[in-house]
Amino acid sequence: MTSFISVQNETKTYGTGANAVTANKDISFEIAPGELTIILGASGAGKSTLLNVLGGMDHLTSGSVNVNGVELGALDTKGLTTYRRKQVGFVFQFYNLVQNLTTVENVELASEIADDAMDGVEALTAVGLADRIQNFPAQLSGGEQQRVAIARAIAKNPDLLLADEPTGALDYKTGKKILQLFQDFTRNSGKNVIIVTHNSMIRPMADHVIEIADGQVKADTYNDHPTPVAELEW
Ligand SMILES: Nc1ncnc2c1ncn2[C@@H]1O[C@H](COP(=O)(O)OP(=O)(O)OP(=O)(O)O)[C@@H](O)[C@H]1O
Repeated sequence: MTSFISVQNETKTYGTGANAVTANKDISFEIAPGELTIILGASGAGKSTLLNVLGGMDHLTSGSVNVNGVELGALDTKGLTTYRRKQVGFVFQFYNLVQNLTTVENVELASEIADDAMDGVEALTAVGLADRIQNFPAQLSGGEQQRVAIARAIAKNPDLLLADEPTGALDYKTGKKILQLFQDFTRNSGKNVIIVTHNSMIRPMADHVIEIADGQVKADTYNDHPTPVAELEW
């Protein structure tokens, strides 16, 4: 099968000369269409760097990163912005919502710039927040704010959903519900989700687990029978 993402010898170096830090060194892997992928690694391993490169938030230094036929290394800053807007949804650890906009306005802010966007209310309904569309982020719990962030990401109807430690600021039960949303999204849409985490306990939920250590791929494995999040305990 053709890969959805193909990464070949991707290297990312920040800074130059004596201050240079190589956060990703010669990283290679393939991701199939419709996969739920977990990128696992300790703090400082280079996970966020890799996610930022995959999401077009940062330029790679060398190698090749191809996402759905788009060669990211060939794009200039403007090209990366277009790629990011049209193809990628992002969910971050600390939600990154606009505080003076309501939840539905936060979602519509993202969907306005996408071609094939979902309605804001529909996206919020999909994450269980139909009754909170007129609330402001500060009026919601952390888990609810993360749901808004997920609604914002899926409303763009992205080919690729990227999540960087999405449960890092949440308690166990709330975190589990958030992970359930990601698993449901991949299963229902057939689209790709990549979750970056240091929590190895959630690895059974993924189709594919890529372990990063010291900027390099340490292991690349598949779960033949991924565990439904509801059955997962950690
Ligand atoms: N903008 C930057 N400039 C210089 N060095 C950076 C920059 N961003 C990251 N680094 C360095 O690159 C390395 C990898 O960082 P990265 O954030 O990718 O790791 P991580 O695995 O996501 O860690 P964490 O889980 O703590 O966020 C670290 O040594 C970090 O200090």
